[in-house]
Amino acid sequence: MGRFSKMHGLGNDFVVIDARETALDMTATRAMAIADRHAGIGCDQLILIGNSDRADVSMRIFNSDGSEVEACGNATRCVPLFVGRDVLIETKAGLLDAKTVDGGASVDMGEPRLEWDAIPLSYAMDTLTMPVSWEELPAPVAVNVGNPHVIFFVDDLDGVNFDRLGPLIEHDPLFPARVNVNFAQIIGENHIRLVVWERGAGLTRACGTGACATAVAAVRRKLVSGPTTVSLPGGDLVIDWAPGGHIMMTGPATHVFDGEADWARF
Ligand SMILES: N[C@H](CCC[C@H](N)C(=O)O)C(=O)O
Repeated sequence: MGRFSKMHGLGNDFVVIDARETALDMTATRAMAIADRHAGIGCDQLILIGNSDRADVSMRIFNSDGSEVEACGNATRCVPLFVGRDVLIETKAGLLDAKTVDGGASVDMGEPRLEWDAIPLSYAMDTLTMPVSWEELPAPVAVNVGNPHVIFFVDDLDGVNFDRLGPLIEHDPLFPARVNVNFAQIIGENHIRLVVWERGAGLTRACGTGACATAVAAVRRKLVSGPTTVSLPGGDLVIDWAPGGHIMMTGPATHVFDGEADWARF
């Protein structure tokens, strides 16, 4: 039997497993089975906390479709709560510094990458105003914050068909590693409303890296300046980034319950 914690960041939910003591052979198939909300435990992402010789802990991230990915902002905020202290975390996207704040955490998410081949895109283009469109959506922005994001700024989020456009764009060959699809509306000074169709997980209640990428895109487009509140369906994050600097993400982290499971059954 193995222990796990059920946690979430603004409703983006996780099964978190402490793999520092028990070596667990995680495969895409096993991750999908654990994440399954009907035949498994159920989560948007499966998180493995392991040992690291470069940081306090390592973190591996698996989407509910089984794909292993580089970054997950909401899960990163849960790590200090899970470990019980501020931590330096080694991820596929680099070393992330996560510090506990009241009710959650503040994380240095590093510098965004803005060049077409760092997103990545299949061919060279301007990433600030991409010369591409999907149906009625306006020209987007592309940003990599450890994982790939495309951001559409629209006048009315309520008029967007996320379930149709999300997967269409996620799987477009322009994005060789697929992409997280962000639909954003400026709703006030330094205030963005955001809905995210996540790569490998679909619509989620919140996406931390999506909020980071969208705030970076909004600063680059001069739509906001300074610390920005990003309101997702599950709640608010505050993202602070200026060109040439690191992205600081601050927001809630929640521990729901602990459980036990026989991992051999998955
Ligand atoms: N779906 C993302 C990983 C989870 C990101 C999201 N849950 C967050 O809080 O950043 C990807 O495939 O890159």
